Amino acid sequence: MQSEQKKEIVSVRDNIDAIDDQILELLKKRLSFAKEIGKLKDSEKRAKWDPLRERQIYDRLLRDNSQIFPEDALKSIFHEIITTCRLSQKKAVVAFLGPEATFSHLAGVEYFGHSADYKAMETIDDVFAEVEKGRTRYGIVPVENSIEGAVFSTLDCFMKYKVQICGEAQLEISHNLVCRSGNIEDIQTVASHSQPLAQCRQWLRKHLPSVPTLPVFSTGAAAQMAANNPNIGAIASSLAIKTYQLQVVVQGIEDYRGNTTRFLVIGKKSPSRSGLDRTSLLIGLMDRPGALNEILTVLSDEGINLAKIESRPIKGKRWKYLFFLDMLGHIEDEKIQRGCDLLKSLCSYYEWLGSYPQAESSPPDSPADS
Ligand SMILES: O=C(O)C(=O)C[C@]1(C(=O)O)C=C[C@@H](O)C=C1
Repeated sequence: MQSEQKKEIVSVRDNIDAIDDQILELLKKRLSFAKEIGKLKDSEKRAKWDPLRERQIYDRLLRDNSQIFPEDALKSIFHEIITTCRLSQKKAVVAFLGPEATFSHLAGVEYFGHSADYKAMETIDDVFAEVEKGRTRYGIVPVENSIEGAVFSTLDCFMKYKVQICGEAQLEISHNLVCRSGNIEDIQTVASHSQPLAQCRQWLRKHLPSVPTLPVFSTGAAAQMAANNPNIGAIASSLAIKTYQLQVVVQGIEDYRGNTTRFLVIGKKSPSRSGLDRTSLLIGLMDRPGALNEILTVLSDEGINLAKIESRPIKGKRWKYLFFLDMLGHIEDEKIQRGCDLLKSLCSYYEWLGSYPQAESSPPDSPADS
């Protein structure tokens, strides 16, 4: 009986092998077609990245799948295939806040897949400078967290460097307390980036009330410190555990579940319209009563959905601010174009930071112990 079953498994595995061979042959064919399109686009001087076409591919596949193959898996398989095909047309290097295994690195790999090259930078400023100078094609930077709000150093860099936003990615963040031994008793200091320290504030107060915290440049840097010093604990990503050979002390120490960070992909040129896009502006208000109201009225009159507004002080100009505005739609959409033209005439400063495909949204945050 057992050997009958064994035979059956062998024959079903033969079927799987035959399918895998077909998938591989088809992947090779797909790659060569993508390269052919790349050459055609070169001759027409067209951008390689076509977000609208990519979205149409996902929509069609998800529709035809009729929920038989798990949807998230299907999306990530095709994401890896499409990014690999796209990168075969033009290679991309992506700068991120390093060292290796930071959440920015993780977000970069999720966005660009495994075929891109990644370059670790020391600070967010360095990521912007690298892209502005054209030394790397893209950069990925955290811009806001669903619990802690804006990442000010990123917003301030938009005021300093000439780059465009090319995309956004959302990463659900789960924090791990890690150290060399895996024993909480060995931890005399907890190091991490200031944002994760803030996102785990209540947990740290409850479980390690007398242990000081040490803010450092990145979660990767904290993990590196923990790897070098047995008395340092780090709050870091699951990728950092593997990269720096650390032990998990406690998993999931964030104060809120669903804790999500939004990242922006920066480059030199925003992509064309995907049909589901976001447009970001940086504006300064005229010094007159009702200036902000005028802006909001334009958006409301044009039926533009304002997704986010955030102000930042202008360095060296006391009590003067610039505003970051995110709207739903692409600058190629008539409504957005018209709205932007009107805003330009009403603002003391106006800069289009880019239009780019919207990331999929995730479920809302909830307290960790609910
Ligand atoms: O259809 C194209 O324009 C392609 O270049 C091919 C392809 C793909 O792999 O499907 C790759 C890159 C583009 O962003 C869109 C789609």
